[in-house]
Amino acid sequence: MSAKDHKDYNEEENRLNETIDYIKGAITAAQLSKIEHQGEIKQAYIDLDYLDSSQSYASIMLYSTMIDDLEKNFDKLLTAQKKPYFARVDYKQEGEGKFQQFYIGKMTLYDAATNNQRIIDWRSPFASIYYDGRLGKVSYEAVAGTIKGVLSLKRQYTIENAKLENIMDVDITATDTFLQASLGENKDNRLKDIVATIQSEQNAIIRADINTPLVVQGVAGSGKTTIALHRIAYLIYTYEETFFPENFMILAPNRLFLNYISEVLPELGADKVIQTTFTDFIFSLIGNKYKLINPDEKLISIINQDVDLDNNEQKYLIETSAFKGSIGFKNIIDRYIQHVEESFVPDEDFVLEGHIILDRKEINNIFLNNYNWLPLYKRIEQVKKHLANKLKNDKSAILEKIENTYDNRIESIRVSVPEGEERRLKIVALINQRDETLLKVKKSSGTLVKKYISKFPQKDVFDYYREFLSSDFILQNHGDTQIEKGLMHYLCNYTKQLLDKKQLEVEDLSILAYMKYRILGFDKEIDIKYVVIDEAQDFSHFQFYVLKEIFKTQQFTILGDLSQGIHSYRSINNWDYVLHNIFDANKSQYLKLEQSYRTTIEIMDLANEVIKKISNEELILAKPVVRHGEKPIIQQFDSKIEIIDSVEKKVQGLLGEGYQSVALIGKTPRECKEIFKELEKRKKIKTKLLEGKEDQYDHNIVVVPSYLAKGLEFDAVIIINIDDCYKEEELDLKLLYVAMTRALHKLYVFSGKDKISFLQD
Ligand SMILES: Nc1ncnc2c1ncn2[C@@H]1O[C@H](COP(=O)(O)OP(=O)(O)OP(=O)(O)O)[C@@H](O)[C@H]1O
Repeated sequence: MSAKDHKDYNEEENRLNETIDYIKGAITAAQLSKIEHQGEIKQAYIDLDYLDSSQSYASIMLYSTMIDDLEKNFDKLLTAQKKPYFARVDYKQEGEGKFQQFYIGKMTLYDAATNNQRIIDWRSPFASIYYDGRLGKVSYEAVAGTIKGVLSLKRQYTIENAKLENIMDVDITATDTFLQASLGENKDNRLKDIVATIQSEQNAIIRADINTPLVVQGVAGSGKTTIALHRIAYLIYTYEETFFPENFMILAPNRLFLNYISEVLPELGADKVIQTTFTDFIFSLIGNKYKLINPDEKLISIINQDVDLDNNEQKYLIETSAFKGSIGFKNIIDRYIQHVEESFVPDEDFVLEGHIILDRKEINNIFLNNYNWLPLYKRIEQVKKHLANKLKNDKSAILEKIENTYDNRIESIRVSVPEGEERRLKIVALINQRDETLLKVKKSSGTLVKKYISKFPQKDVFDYYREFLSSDFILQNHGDTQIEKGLMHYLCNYTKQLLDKKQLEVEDLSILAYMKYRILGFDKEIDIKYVVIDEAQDFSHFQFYVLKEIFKTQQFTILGDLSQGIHSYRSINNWDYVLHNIFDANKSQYLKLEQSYRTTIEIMDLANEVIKKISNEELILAKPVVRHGEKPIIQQFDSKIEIIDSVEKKVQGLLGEGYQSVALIGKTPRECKEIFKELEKRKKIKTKLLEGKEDQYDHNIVVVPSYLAKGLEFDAVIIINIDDCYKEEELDLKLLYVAMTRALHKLYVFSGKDKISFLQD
C-alpha cells in the first residue's frame, strides 16, 4: 500500500511539509545567528583588554558555547529536514480531556510559537510508550514517577528525502509490518540504526538502569551490537549533565568490526564516544615496545587441527591460555605484587652524615600504610615529600647539635690547655673541622633525598612480568589454584620465549595492564565512566576484572552470545562468574534476548539444528521473527573446480537479483586463501579476502574465514568447504553456526563430498 492510499494522507503530508518548512526556517536562523555570534566573538577579541580581559574573555566563551550548541543542533536539523520523524502516537494522559498527537524523531524540536514539541526525541522517557505500548492503557517512567495514560494510535512512516512514502498503523494484533519491511531490505557493508523499529525487549536493555552492571546474553542476530550503540546514545542523552560522550567507551573485537559499526553512532548523534578494541586500548596503556602476535593464531591452529590435544605439550599450550585469563592467575600475581611491595623500599635508613633522619622501618611503614591505595611507583613521590619535610625539620637541629658539640670541645680546650700557641692551633683546627662538617652536612642535605629515592627500583612493566615468570614464586605460590607444576613450567618458559622476541599474545595483555596499574600506575588519568563490551563471550574473567579495576566502575553493559564462543579455550563458558564474582552479585543484572531479527525462519531453523548438537544448557536457541525466505541450499560436489564454478554462478545470480553483500565463508584462512586465489585467477567476480588485519572493508563480495565473520552480516552467505571438514565437535559446530547466522536472506552450503556430513541429516 502506498502512502497516498491511507485515509489520513493529506493531513499527514501537510504536517510533514509544515515541519520541514519549520526546520528550514530554523536552519536559516541558526546560520544567521552563527554569523552574528562569530561577529561578536571577533569584536570581543578586538576589545580584549590585556590588563582586564575578564569581560571580553567571558564574551568569547559565551559566544563560542552558543556556536557549539548551534553546530550541534545544526547537523541534526540538516538530517531532520530530510526525515524529521518516523512515528506518531496519539496519547491522552490519565485525567486529561483529549488525545494529542506526538511525533517521534531523532531530535527534540520545539515550536517557538506554541512552545509545544514538534518532534520528540526517541530517547525521551515519553517515547518509551511508542516502543513498549500496545493500543489501550499504557504507562511510562518519568523523573516524577510512573505516568499513566491511553494510547489510541501508533503510526509509522517511511519518509525518504522529505517525501512521505508510506504510512502504516500498528493495530491491536501488532503484526509489525514496518519491522518486517525493514528486515526484508538488502544491506550493504555497514550496520544501520533501528530507532524506528526497536522492540520492547530491546528497549528494556537500552533504557536499563545505568548504575547496575548489565550482562546481555543474546542469540545470533538479536540486535546486541545495534542495541549496544543505541544504549550509549540513550545514556548520553539522558545523562548529559553528568557525562561527556568521551566518558563512554565501546570495546569491539577488531578494527574491521569498528569500521562496520562506524556509521551508527554519528547517525545517533553519539560520534564522540571512544570506540576501540581491547588490544588497542591496552597497548595505549603499556606502550608499543612489544608486538602482538596474531590473536587468532592459536584458534587457527586448533581449527586446522595442528594441535594434537593428546600431546601433553600442546595440551599445555591451550591450558596456558585459559589459565592466564583466570582469576586464579590474577591471585598469584597479587601475591607476587605483595612480595614486590614488601621489598620495594631500599634496605637502608635515610641518613644525613651519620644522623638517622628516618629509619627504614619508618619509611617502609609510610610506604606500605599511608599510601596503600596508590600504585607502588606513585607512592615514591609521596615518600619523597616525607623525606624532604623530615630533612628540612631535622637539618637545623643537626647543624645546631654539631655546632654545640664543637663549641663544647673548644670550651674544654680553653679550660684545660694553657693560653699560648698550642691552644690557639688546637682551637683553630677545631673551628675548621666544625665549619667543614657543617658545610658537608649542608651540601649533602641538598642531594640526600634524590640519592635515597634513586635507590628505589626503576623497572618497566615488562621487567616485572619477566621477573614474575622467572621467580620460584610463581611455581610455589599456587595458593587456592590447583595447577599442575608441569603446566606452570610450560607457561613460564613459553611466555619468556615470547618476551625474548619482544612478542606478546593477547592473553598477556590483561596481565600487563594489571601489573602496570598496580605497580607503576598510568601516565595519564583515565576518564572512562561507562563501558560497553560487544562480543563479550570472547573475553576472559581477567579481562573483565582488569577493566573494572582500571576504570574503577561497575557501570558496564556486556553483550555476547555463548553459542558463538569460538574462543572458549581462553574465554568464558557461562555468565555466572562474571555476574557474581567479577561484579557485585547483588547489583548485577542479567537479561536475555531470544528473538533473532537478522535471518529468515528457514536459515535460523537450520542453524539451530547445528547448535543443538552441542550439549550445553547455557546455549539458548534463537527464535527467528516471522520472516520467511528460501530454504538454505546444501550441495555437495565432486571437485573443487565444480564448487568454484557454482560459487561464481551463484554470486553473479545474486548480484543480478539486487543483493548488495555476499560473503564466501571458508572454515580456515588457508581454505579462504585457496578460494580467493582461484576466483582471482578466473577474474569473473571481484572479491576481497579478509584476513583480520584490515582496518576497513568496503567490498560487497568478501571471502572470509568463519571466525572472522563473527559480528558481521551479509545479504547472502555461501559457506564453502573444500578442504577442512567441519566435524561434529563443539568448536566446529560453533564456527558453522556463526557462518550460517551471518545471512540475512539466503544461505548456501557448497562442499566437497562428505565434508559436512551431519548437515545432510
Ligand atoms: N528492532 C530491530 N529492527 C530492525 N532491525 C533490527 C532490529 N533488531 C535487530 N535488527 C537487525 O538485525 C540484524 C542483527 O543485528 P546485530 O548485528 O546488532 O545483532 P547481534 O545480536 O549483534 O548479532 P550477532 O551476535 O549474530 O553478531 C541487523 O541487521 C539489525 O539491523
